[in-house]
Amino acid sequence: MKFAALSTFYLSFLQKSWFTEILPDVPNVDTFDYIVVGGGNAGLTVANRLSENPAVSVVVLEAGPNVERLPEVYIPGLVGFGQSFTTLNWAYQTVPQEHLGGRRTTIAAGKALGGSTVINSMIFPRAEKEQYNAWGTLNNNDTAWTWDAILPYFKRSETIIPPTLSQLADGVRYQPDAHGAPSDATVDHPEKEGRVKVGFPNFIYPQSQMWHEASGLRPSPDLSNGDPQGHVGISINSLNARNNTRCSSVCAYYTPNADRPNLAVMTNATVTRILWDRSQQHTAQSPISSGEYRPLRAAGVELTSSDGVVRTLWVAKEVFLAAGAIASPKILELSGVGNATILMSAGIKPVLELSTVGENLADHVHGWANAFTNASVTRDLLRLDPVFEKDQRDLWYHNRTGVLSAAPRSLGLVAASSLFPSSDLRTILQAARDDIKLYARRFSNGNENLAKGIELQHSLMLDLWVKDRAAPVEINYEPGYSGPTSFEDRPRRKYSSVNAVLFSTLSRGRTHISSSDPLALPAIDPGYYAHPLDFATHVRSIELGRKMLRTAPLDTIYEEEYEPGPDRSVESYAREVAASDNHVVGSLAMMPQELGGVVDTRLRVYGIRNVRVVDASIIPFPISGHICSTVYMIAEKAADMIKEDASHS
Ligand SMILES: Cc1cc2nc3c(=O)[nH]c(=O)nc-3n(C[C@H](O)[C@H](O)[C@H](O)COP(=O)(O)OP(=O)(O)OC[C@H]3O[C@@H](n4cnc5c(N)ncnc54)[C@H](O)[C@@H]3O)c2cc1C
Repeated sequence: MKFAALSTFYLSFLQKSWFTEILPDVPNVDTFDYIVVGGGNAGLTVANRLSENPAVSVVVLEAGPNVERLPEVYIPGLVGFGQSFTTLNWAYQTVPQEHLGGRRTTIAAGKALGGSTVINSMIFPRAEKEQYNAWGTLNNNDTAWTWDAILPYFKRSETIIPPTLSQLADGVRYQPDAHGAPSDATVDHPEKEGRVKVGFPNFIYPQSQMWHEASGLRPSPDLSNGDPQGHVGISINSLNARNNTRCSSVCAYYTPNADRPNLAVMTNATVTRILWDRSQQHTAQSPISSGEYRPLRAAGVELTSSDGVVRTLWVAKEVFLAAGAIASPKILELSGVGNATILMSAGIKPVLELSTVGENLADHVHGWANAFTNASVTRDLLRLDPVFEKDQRDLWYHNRTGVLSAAPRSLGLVAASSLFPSSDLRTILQAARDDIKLYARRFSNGNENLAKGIELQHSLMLDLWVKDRAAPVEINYEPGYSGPTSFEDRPRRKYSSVNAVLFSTLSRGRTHISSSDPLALPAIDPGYYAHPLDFATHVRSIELGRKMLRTAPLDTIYEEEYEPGPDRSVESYAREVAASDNHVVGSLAMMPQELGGVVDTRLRVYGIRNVRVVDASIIPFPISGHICSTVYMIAEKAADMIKEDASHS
């Protein structure tokens, strides 16, 4: 019955909403200079920057619909409500996970124009600068991929709306020099240039402040400054603080420039494969090796619309894969690029042998500790109390304040030295070093080059562990229930929760097609907890979160632990509940080919002349941060490289 109130709430919004597609269908044109596959975080960014040049034509092909006008998309406090985790979610299923007791888990990813940026939690910090520097080290010390080289692209992708005096009084901190240009309210349309509006929520729960103290971490001057480890703070959000609405990649990079005549966006258009220049085709018996001269050339793409109509679009210059870290490798495999054995067993004719497509996949891992609380306001009340829900809705509409004005997270980045006693840490790290080859081989699926690549990744990460710069874990506080139990199955009470997110995963897995049906989901094996350091670290972080809930001053609102629960070992609980943090990376890694990479440092797929990958797939290993801002940075940098290369050709 209590749900009914929320449904009424949605309906009242939805009646004002508009569901019909407003985006122009592609006109009677079937050749474009650039084709962007996937209109998400990366895809709309690249499309915007390339279409700044009126002389080139750009089309974005997006499998999902345009949903910018759904309240659960634009109202910050409705993160996770409504259709976010149903129709707007690919909800990829993993294969049974050996180290999670054979459980399958779900990996969420946005299925809509804007991709994951329309359903994500809008947390927008950056990782440790040393980790970005390691991307360069991994790529023959390429100085184009270091913190200093990428910082201008982080800045270019955002317009900050600086905190107000009342936000500062509530504990918000920011360093102006870490950010892009501040939004200038005196300019008519500053958003015209295409940037993510970033800012802070209008409502900070009092218990978040208490948690900052309980965490024992230092207040962060700014969680985007490349030095978040050991700090705690209220995260900057991908949020237009002027009107307190989510700023997805649609808001940032499409809507402001939707009137460009050279930019077309097709929604409900699923790309099924890349079509190759016929003169370059090879036989199934002898797919060319990517090391050979005469690279493949993409001629266009095939797509299916939601009513089943198949259509072909041709490309004059380049195709960009921006379908996310699971769908981008899938499209390459459906197009005959990948491990020939895997392709043939799925019924796909190999065209180019590039055997690490879909390998090296990694994810952040989510876990929880939560307790019943006597705090007067928690997010749970939106579902438990219809009067509260109505009051909050009115508040949001009247002055953009209240619980609905905030996606409620504040973050703390925990150092390894705070998780383990120093002697234990030395032993654990020594064991990881001793076994470095063993695990690199195990995770490489028999590919010798990739084994070398994973070994180097692990070595770089373990160096950071030894220097105590790995930022292996994020602990973030949620003023409400966060955990593995559904609303229907848990006590109807108020909660205080700590999310424990394993950032520094050494485990690697893979995603591959198992059928030639382009609409079938791939077989995804993230290999959660396959490396013992991952498991040990995650267990310690859940224990730490659990302890924080009982630490002063948070102890004053603590009533009783709900999960893991007093009679449950954290080890077994972790295996029972650990879940994806929906930050999949690495499946088309930017690494040298002799280390098992799929794209070079200009993001070109090895052995293909005109296909680049511009999304989260290229991130070579998991970083100590939520990845959305990093994906914008990659796409901004990719657009610059594409323009530069075009000017030379
Ligand atoms: C629930 C959730 C919460 C998250 N919270 C945060 C957060 O708070 N902060 C943060 O930094 N990160 C967060 N993330 C992660 C982050 O949003 C994503 O990792 C990132 O946006 C991925 O960007 P991308 O461009 O690689 O892919 P996406 O943004 O997912 O874009 C891929 C697009 O391609 C489309 N597509 C897929 N297949 C096809 C096809 N065959 N043809 C055409 N189109 C196709 C998809 O529909 C999608 O629109 C979250 C993710 C999720 C799912």
